[in-house]
Amino acid sequence: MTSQIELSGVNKHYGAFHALKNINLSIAKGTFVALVGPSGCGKSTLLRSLAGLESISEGELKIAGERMNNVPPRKRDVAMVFQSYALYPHMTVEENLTYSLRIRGVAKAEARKAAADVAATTGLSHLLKRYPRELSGGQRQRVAMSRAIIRHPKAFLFDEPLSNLDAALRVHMRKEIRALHDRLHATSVYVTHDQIEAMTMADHVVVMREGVIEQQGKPLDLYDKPANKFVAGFIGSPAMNFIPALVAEDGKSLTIDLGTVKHRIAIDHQVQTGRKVTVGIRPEHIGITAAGQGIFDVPVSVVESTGSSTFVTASTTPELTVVETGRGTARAGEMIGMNVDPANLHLFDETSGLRL
Ligand SMILES: Nc1ncnc2c1ncn2[C@@H]1O[C@H](COP(=O)(O)OP(=O)(O)OP(=O)(O)O)[C@@H](O)[C@H]1O
Repeated sequence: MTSQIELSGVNKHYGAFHALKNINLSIAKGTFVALVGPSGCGKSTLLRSLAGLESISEGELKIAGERMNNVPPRKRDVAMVFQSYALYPHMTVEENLTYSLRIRGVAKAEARKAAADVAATTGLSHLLKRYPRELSGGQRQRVAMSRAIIRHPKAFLFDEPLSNLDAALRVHMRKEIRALHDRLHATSVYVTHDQIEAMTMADHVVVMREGVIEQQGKPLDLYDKPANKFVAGFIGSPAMNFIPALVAEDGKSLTIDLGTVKHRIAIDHQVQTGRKVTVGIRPEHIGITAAGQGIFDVPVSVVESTGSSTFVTASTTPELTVVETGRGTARAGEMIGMNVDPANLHLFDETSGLRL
Protein backbone atom coordinates (compact mmCIF):
# COMPACT_ATOMS: atom_id res chain seq x y z
CA MET A 1 0.00 0.00 0.00
CA THR A 2 1.23 3.51 -0.69
CA SER A 3 2.48 5.57 2.20
CA GLN A 4 0.55 8.72 2.85
CA ILE A 5 2.98 9.92 5.49
CA GLU A 6 6.58 8.81 5.70
CA LEU A 7 9.12 9.87 8.32
CA SER A 8 12.70 8.67 7.93
CA GLY A 9 15.44 9.32 10.47
CA VAL A 10 13.61 12.31 11.91
CA ASN A 11 15.26 14.18 14.78
CA LYS A 12 14.12 17.33 16.50
CA HIS A 13 16.25 19.46 18.78
CA TYR A 14 14.98 22.35 20.87
CA GLY A 15 18.36 23.96 21.57
CA ALA A 16 20.24 21.35 23.60
CA PHE A 17 17.11 19.26 24.19
CA HIS A 18 16.69 16.24 21.91
CA ALA A 19 12.89 15.93 21.61
CA LEU A 20 12.58 13.40 18.73
CA LYS A 21 15.21 10.69 18.28
CA ASN A 22 15.56 8.90 14.95
CA ILE A 23 11.83 8.54 14.22
CA ASN A 24 10.96 6.14 11.39
CA LEU A 25 7.28 5.82 10.69
CA SER A 26 5.34 4.90 7.60
CA ILE A 27 1.60 5.54 7.56
CA ALA A 28 -0.39 3.86 4.80
CA LYS A 29 -3.26 5.70 3.18
CA GLY A 30 -6.51 5.07 5.02
CA THR A 31 -4.83 4.13 8.29
CA PHE A 32 -5.76 5.45 11.73
CA VAL A 33 -2.56 5.83 13.74
CA ALA A 34 -2.44 6.70 17.42
CA LEU A 35 0.65 8.23 19.01
CA VAL A 36 0.70 7.46 22.73
CA GLY A 37 3.10 7.90 25.57
CA PRO A 38 3.52 9.68 28.88
CA SER A 39 3.59 13.45 29.18
CA GLY A 40 6.65 14.97 27.53
CA CYS A 41 7.49 11.93 25.35
CA GLY A 42 7.33 14.01 22.16
CA LYS A 43 4.01 13.00 20.65
CA SER A 44 2.76 16.57 20.17
CA THR A 45 6.14 17.58 18.77
CA LEU A 46 5.86 14.77 16.23
CA LEU A 47 2.32 15.76 15.26
CA ARG A 48 3.26 19.43 15.01
CA SER A 49 6.20 18.45 12.81
CA LEU A 50 3.78 16.72 10.43
CA ALA A 51 1.64 19.85 10.36
CA GLY A 52 4.66 22.07 9.77
CA LEU A 53 4.16 23.96 13.04
CA GLU A 54 7.63 22.73 14.07
CA SER A 55 10.57 22.29 11.75
CA ILE A 56 12.50 19.04 11.92
CA SER A 57 16.24 19.22 12.60
CA GLU A 58 17.30 16.12 10.64
CA GLY A 59 15.69 13.46 8.50
CA GLU A 60 12.95 13.53 5.94
CA LEU A 61 9.18 13.94 6.00
CA LYS A 62 7.07 13.04 2.99
CA ILE A 63 3.33 13.49 2.59
CA ALA A 64 1.71 11.75 -0.40
CA GLY A 65 5.20 11.15 -1.78
CA GLU A 66 6.32 14.79 -1.65
CA ARG A 67 9.15 16.01 0.53
CA MET A 68 7.65 18.42 3.05
CA ASN A 69 10.60 19.43 5.24
CA ASN A 70 10.54 23.05 4.14
CA VAL A 71 6.93 23.39 3.00
CA PRO A 72 4.90 25.87 5.10
CA PRO A 73 1.89 24.50 7.06
CA ARG A 74 -0.81 25.92 4.80
CA LYS A 75 0.71 24.22 1.76
CA ARG A 76 0.95 20.75 3.32
CA ASP A 77 -2.71 20.01 2.84
CA VAL A 78 -3.18 18.46 6.27
CA ALA A 79 -5.82 19.52 8.80
CA MET A 80 -5.20 19.73 12.52
CA VAL A 81 -7.96 19.27 15.12
CA PHE A 82 -7.06 20.65 18.52
CA GLN A 83 -8.20 19.92 22.04
CA SER A 84 -9.10 23.57 22.46
CA TYR A 85 -11.27 23.43 19.28
CA ALA A 86 -9.74 26.76 18.15
CA LEU A 87 -13.08 28.04 16.80
CA TYR A 88 -13.64 31.71 15.95
CA PRO A 89 -16.01 32.90 18.71
CA HIS A 90 -17.47 35.78 16.69
CA MET A 91 -18.44 33.53 13.76
CA THR A 92 -21.41 31.21 13.48
CA VAL A 93 -20.86 27.50 12.93
CA GLU A 94 -21.47 27.99 9.23
CA GLU A 95 -18.97 30.87 9.05
CA ASN A 96 -16.43 28.81 10.98
CA LEU A 97 -16.85 26.06 8.42
CA THR A 98 -16.75 28.22 5.31
CA TYR A 99 -13.92 30.51 6.45
CA SER A 100 -11.02 28.36 5.24
CA LEU A 101 -12.69 27.92 1.84
CA ARG A 102 -13.51 31.60 1.51
CA ILE A 103 -9.91 32.68 2.14
CA ARG A 104 -8.89 30.24 -0.60
CA GLY A 105 -11.18 32.08 -2.97
CA VAL A 106 -14.10 29.65 -3.08
CA ALA A 107 -17.35 31.44 -4.01
CA LYS A 108 -19.83 32.04 -1.19
CA ALA A 109 -22.61 29.81 -2.54
CA GLU A 110 -20.22 26.95 -3.16
CA ALA A 111 -18.69 27.28 0.31
CA ARG A 112 -22.15 27.26 1.91
CA LYS A 113 -23.08 24.15 -0.01
CA ALA A 114 -19.87 22.47 1.19
CA ALA A 115 -20.66 23.50 4.78
CA ALA A 116 -24.18 22.09 4.49
CA ASP A 117 -22.80 18.79 3.14
CA VAL A 118 -20.23 18.42 5.90
CA ALA A 119 -22.73 19.48 8.58
CA ALA A 120 -25.07 16.73 7.38
CA THR A 121 -22.25 14.20 7.81
CA THR A 122 -21.35 15.36 11.30
CA GLY A 123 -24.87 15.99 12.60
CA LEU A 124 -24.59 19.77 12.75
CA SER A 125 -27.22 20.77 10.19
CA HIS A 126 -29.54 22.24 12.82
CA LEU A 127 -26.74 24.23 14.48
CA LEU A 128 -25.28 26.14 11.52
CA LYS A 129 -26.57 29.54 12.68
CA ARG A 130 -25.35 29.19 16.27
CA TYR A 131 -22.20 30.71 17.76
CA PRO A 132 -19.59 28.47 19.45
CA ARG A 133 -20.63 29.76 22.91
CA GLU A 134 -24.11 28.37 22.26
CA LEU A 135 -22.81 24.82 21.75
CA SER A 136 -21.94 21.95 24.09
CA GLY A 137 -18.37 20.62 24.27
CA GLY A 138 -19.21 17.68 22.03
CA GLN A 139 -20.86 19.94 19.47
CA ARG A 140 -17.87 22.29 19.44
CA GLN A 141 -15.60 19.31 18.88
CA ARG A 142 -17.80 18.30 15.96
CA VAL A 143 -17.48 21.79 14.46
CA ALA A 144 -13.70 21.59 14.81
CA MET A 145 -13.74 18.25 12.96
CA SER A 146 -16.13 19.53 10.33
CA ARG A 147 -13.82 22.44 9.68
CA ALA A 148 -11.03 19.97 9.02
CA ILE A 149 -13.21 17.73 6.84
CA ILE A 150 -14.43 20.54 4.60
CA ARG A 151 -10.92 21.01 3.21
CA HIS A 152 -10.56 17.36 2.08
CA PRO A 153 -7.04 17.23 3.46
CA LYS A 154 -4.48 14.51 2.72
CA ALA A 155 -4.42 13.68 6.44
CA PHE A 156 -6.17 14.59 9.68
CA LEU A 157 -3.97 15.37 12.64
CA PHE A 158 -5.68 15.18 16.04
CA ASP A 159 -4.02 16.63 19.12
CA GLU A 160 -5.79 15.13 22.17
CA PRO A 161 -9.14 16.26 20.76
CA LEU A 162 -11.28 14.73 23.49
CA SER A 163 -9.43 15.83 26.63
CA ASN A 164 -11.94 18.55 27.48
CA LEU A 165 -14.95 16.25 27.38
CA ASP A 166 -16.47 14.22 30.20
CA ALA A 167 -15.96 10.45 30.30
CA ALA A 168 -19.27 9.43 28.68
CA LEU A 169 -18.93 11.93 25.84
CA ARG A 170 -15.33 10.85 25.22
CA VAL A 171 -16.47 7.28 24.69
CA HIS A 172 -19.19 8.47 22.33
CA MET A 173 -16.92 10.85 20.40
CA ARG A 174 -14.16 8.31 19.93
CA LYS A 175 -16.60 6.05 18.11
CA GLU A 176 -17.84 9.01 16.10
CA ILE A 177 -14.33 10.06 15.05
CA ARG A 178 -13.42 6.51 14.05
CA ALA A 179 -16.66 6.15 12.06
CA LEU A 180 -15.97 9.44 10.28
CA HIS A 181 -12.45 8.31 9.47
CA ASP A 182 -13.85 5.14 7.88
CA ARG A 183 -16.56 6.94 5.98
CA LEU A 184 -14.15 9.51 4.55
CA HIS A 185 -11.43 6.90 3.80
CA ALA A 186 -9.19 9.33 5.64
CA THR A 187 -5.64 9.00 6.91
CA SER A 188 -5.54 10.06 10.56
CA VAL A 189 -2.83 10.59 13.14
CA TYR A 190 -4.20 10.91 16.64
CA VAL A 191 -2.21 12.00 19.69
CA THR A 192 -3.42 10.87 23.08
CA HIS A 193 -1.96 9.97 26.46
CA ASP A 194 -4.90 7.62 26.97
CA GLN A 195 -3.92 4.12 25.93
CA ILE A 196 -7.55 2.93 25.96
CA GLU A 197 -8.38 5.60 23.38
CA ALA A 198 -5.37 4.51 21.31
CA MET A 199 -6.22 0.80 21.56
CA THR A 200 -9.89 1.21 20.69
CA MET A 201 -9.58 3.75 17.87
CA ALA A 202 -6.39 2.95 16.01
CA ASP A 203 -5.29 0.41 13.41
CA HIS A 204 -1.68 1.11 14.31
CA VAL A 205 -0.39 2.27 17.70
CA VAL A 206 2.94 4.02 18.18
CA VAL A 207 4.23 4.02 21.76
CA MET A 208 6.75 6.75 22.53
CA ARG A 209 9.01 7.51 25.46
CA GLU A 210 11.55 10.30 25.78
CA GLY A 211 11.54 11.06 22.07
CA VAL A 212 11.96 7.43 21.00
CA ILE A 213 9.46 5.05 19.40
CA GLU A 214 9.53 2.14 21.84
CA GLN A 215 7.23 -0.07 19.74
CA GLN A 216 4.65 0.23 16.99
CA GLY A 217 2.11 -2.23 15.69
CA LYS A 218 -1.46 -3.43 15.82
CA PRO A 219 -3.12 -2.69 19.17
CA LEU A 220 -3.54 -6.31 20.24
CA ASP A 221 -0.03 -7.26 19.11
CA LEU A 222 1.28 -4.64 21.52
CA TYR A 223 -0.93 -6.08 24.25
CA ASP A 224 0.05 -9.71 23.53
CA LYS A 225 3.75 -9.21 22.83
CA PRO A 226 5.07 -5.99 24.30
CA ALA A 227 8.67 -5.56 23.14
CA ASN A 228 9.86 -4.32 26.52
CA LYS A 229 8.83 -3.63 30.07
CA PHE A 230 7.91 -0.02 29.37
CA VAL A 231 5.37 -0.91 26.66
CA ALA A 232 4.11 -3.81 28.78
CA GLY A 233 3.40 -1.42 31.66
CA PHE A 234 1.93 1.29 29.45
CA ILE A 235 -0.51 -0.80 27.40
CA GLY A 236 -3.28 -2.46 29.43
CA SER A 237 -5.39 -1.26 32.31
CA PRO A 238 -4.91 -1.79 35.19
CA ALA A 239 -1.20 -2.00 34.49
CA MET A 240 0.71 -5.26 34.26
CA ASN A 241 2.20 -6.63 37.50
CA PHE A 242 6.00 -6.93 37.54
CA ILE A 243 7.77 -9.34 39.86
CA PRO A 244 11.53 -9.93 40.17
CA ALA A 245 12.48 -13.54 39.52
CA LEU A 246 15.38 -15.90 39.00
CA VAL A 247 15.36 -18.65 36.38
CA ALA A 248 15.68 -22.01 38.17
CA GLU A 249 18.33 -24.62 37.42
CA ASP A 250 16.01 -26.56 35.08
CA GLY A 251 15.59 -23.44 32.88
CA LYS A 252 11.85 -24.16 32.69
CA SER A 253 10.64 -22.56 35.89
CA LEU A 254 11.21 -19.42 37.89
CA THR A 255 11.50 -18.46 41.50
CA ILE A 256 9.45 -15.31 41.92
CA ASP A 257 10.27 -13.01 44.80
CA LEU A 258 7.25 -11.54 46.59
CA GLY A 259 9.09 -9.96 49.50
CA THR A 260 8.83 -12.32 52.43
CA VAL A 261 7.98 -15.34 50.31
CA LYS A 262 9.38 -16.96 47.19
CA HIS A 263 7.43 -19.27 44.89
CA ARG A 264 8.29 -21.56 42.04
CA ILE A 265 6.24 -21.17 38.86
CA ALA A 266 6.50 -22.89 35.49
CA ILE A 267 7.33 -21.03 32.26
CA ASP A 268 6.54 -22.15 28.74
CA HIS A 269 9.89 -21.60 27.11
CA GLN A 270 13.47 -22.31 28.05
CA VAL A 271 15.46 -19.42 29.52
CA GLN A 272 19.10 -19.43 30.61
CA THR A 273 19.47 -20.90 34.10
CA GLY A 274 20.33 -18.40 36.83
CA ARG A 275 19.27 -15.40 34.74
CA LYS A 276 17.66 -12.51 36.60
CA VAL A 277 14.40 -11.57 34.96
CA THR A 278 11.26 -9.55 35.56
CA VAL A 279 8.04 -11.48 35.19
CA GLY A 280 5.04 -9.59 33.89
CA ILE A 281 1.51 -10.82 34.61
CA ARG A 282 -1.56 -8.88 33.57
CA PRO A 283 -4.16 -8.41 36.34
CA GLU A 284 -6.79 -10.09 34.15
CA HIS A 285 -4.56 -13.15 33.71
CA ILE A 286 -4.39 -14.13 37.36
CA GLY A 287 -7.00 -16.57 38.57
CA ILE A 288 -8.18 -16.48 42.18
CA THR A 289 -8.93 -19.66 44.14
CA ALA A 290 -9.36 -20.59 47.77
CA ALA A 291 -6.14 -20.46 49.81
CA GLY A 292 -4.09 -23.64 49.35
CA GLN A 293 -5.74 -24.43 46.01
CA GLY A 294 -3.60 -22.27 43.68
CA ILE A 295 0.08 -22.13 42.76
CA PHE A 296 0.77 -19.78 45.66
CA ASP A 297 -1.12 -17.95 48.42
CA VAL A 298 -1.14 -14.21 49.10
CA PRO A 299 -2.82 -11.94 51.66
CA VAL A 300 -5.53 -9.59 50.33
CA SER A 301 -5.33 -5.94 51.41
CA VAL A 302 -7.96 -4.16 49.30
CA VAL A 303 -11.01 -5.27 47.32
CA GLU A 304 -12.74 -2.72 45.05
CA SER A 305 -15.77 -3.65 43.01
CA THR A 306 -17.40 -1.65 40.23
CA GLY A 307 -20.17 -4.23 39.94
CA SER A 308 -19.03 -5.56 36.60
CA SER A 309 -15.48 -6.26 37.75
CA THR A 310 -13.55 -6.48 40.99
CA PHE A 311 -10.01 -5.24 41.62
CA VAL A 312 -8.12 -7.21 44.25
CA THR A 313 -4.83 -5.96 45.70
CA ALA A 314 -2.49 -8.41 47.41
CA SER A 315 -0.19 -6.91 50.04
CA THR A 316 2.92 -8.64 48.75
CA THR A 317 6.13 -6.82 47.77
CA PRO A 318 5.68 -5.77 45.04
CA GLU A 319 1.92 -5.45 45.40
CA LEU A 320 -0.10 -7.55 42.98
CA THR A 321 -3.34 -6.48 41.33
CA VAL A 322 -5.91 -8.94 40.06
CA VAL A 323 -9.07 -8.19 38.10
CA GLU A 324 -11.96 -10.57 38.47
CA THR A 325 -15.13 -10.48 36.43
CA GLY A 326 -18.25 -9.76 38.46
CA ARG A 327 -18.20 -9.28 42.22
CA GLY A 328 -15.49 -11.83 42.99
CA THR A 329 -14.89 -13.94 46.06
CA ALA A 330 -11.85 -12.31 47.69
CA ARG A 331 -12.22 -10.51 51.01
CA ALA A 332 -9.81 -7.96 52.48
CA GLY A 333 -7.74 -9.46 55.31
CA GLU A 334 -8.07 -13.04 54.04
CA MET A 335 -5.64 -15.28 52.17
CA ILE A 336 -6.36 -16.32 48.59
CA GLY A 337 -4.70 -18.70 46.16
CA MET A 338 -3.42 -17.47 42.79
CA ASN A 339 -3.16 -19.33 39.49
CA VAL A 340 -1.31 -18.26 36.38
CA ASP A 341 -1.12 -19.95 33.02
CA PRO A 342 2.52 -20.05 31.85
CA ALA A 343 1.32 -18.91 28.39
CA ASN A 344 0.25 -15.61 29.97
CA LEU A 345 3.61 -14.80 31.55
CA HIS A 346 5.82 -12.13 29.99
CA LEU A 347 9.53 -12.34 30.71
CA PHE A 348 11.84 -9.35 30.50
CA ASP A 349 15.56 -9.09 31.03
CA GLU A 350 16.07 -7.48 34.42
CA THR A 351 18.66 -4.99 33.18
CA SER A 352 17.63 -4.06 29.64
CA GLY A 353 13.87 -4.57 30.15
CA LEU A 354 13.70 -6.28 26.75
CA ARG A 355 11.29 -9.14 26.17
CA LEU A 356 12.81 -12.64 26.39
N1 LIG B 1 9.47 25.02 22.25
C1 LIG B 1 10.11 24.15 23.05
N2 LIG B 1 11.32 24.44 23.55
C2 LIG B 1 11.98 23.55 24.33
N3 LIG B 1 11.50 22.34 24.69
C3 LIG B 1 10.29 22.01 24.23
C4 LIG B 1 9.51 22.88 23.39
N4 LIG B 1 8.36 22.28 23.11
C5 LIG B 1 8.40 21.08 23.72
N5 LIG B 1 9.55 20.91 24.40
C6 LIG B 1 9.95 19.73 25.18
O1 LIG B 1 9.94 18.60 24.32
C7 LIG B 1 9.43 17.46 25.01
C8 LIG B 1 8.29 16.87 24.24
O2 LIG B 1 7.18 17.77 24.28
P1 LIG B 1 5.77 17.39 23.66
O3 LIG B 1 4.87 18.55 23.84
O4 LIG B 1 5.98 16.87 22.31
O5 LIG B 1 5.34 16.21 24.63
P2 LIG B 1 3.98 15.38 24.67
O6 LIG B 1 4.38 13.96 24.59
O7 LIG B 1 3.04 15.89 23.66
O8 LIG B 1 3.48 15.70 26.13
P3 LIG B 1 2.02 16.10 26.70
O9 LIG B 1 1.24 14.82 26.73
O10 LIG B 1 2.34 16.60 28.07
O11 LIG B 1 1.45 17.13 25.78
C9 LIG B 1 9.07 17.93 26.40
O12 LIG B 1 10.09 17.56 27.30
C10 LIG B 1 8.96 19.43 26.27
O13 LIG B 1 9.32 20.07 27.47
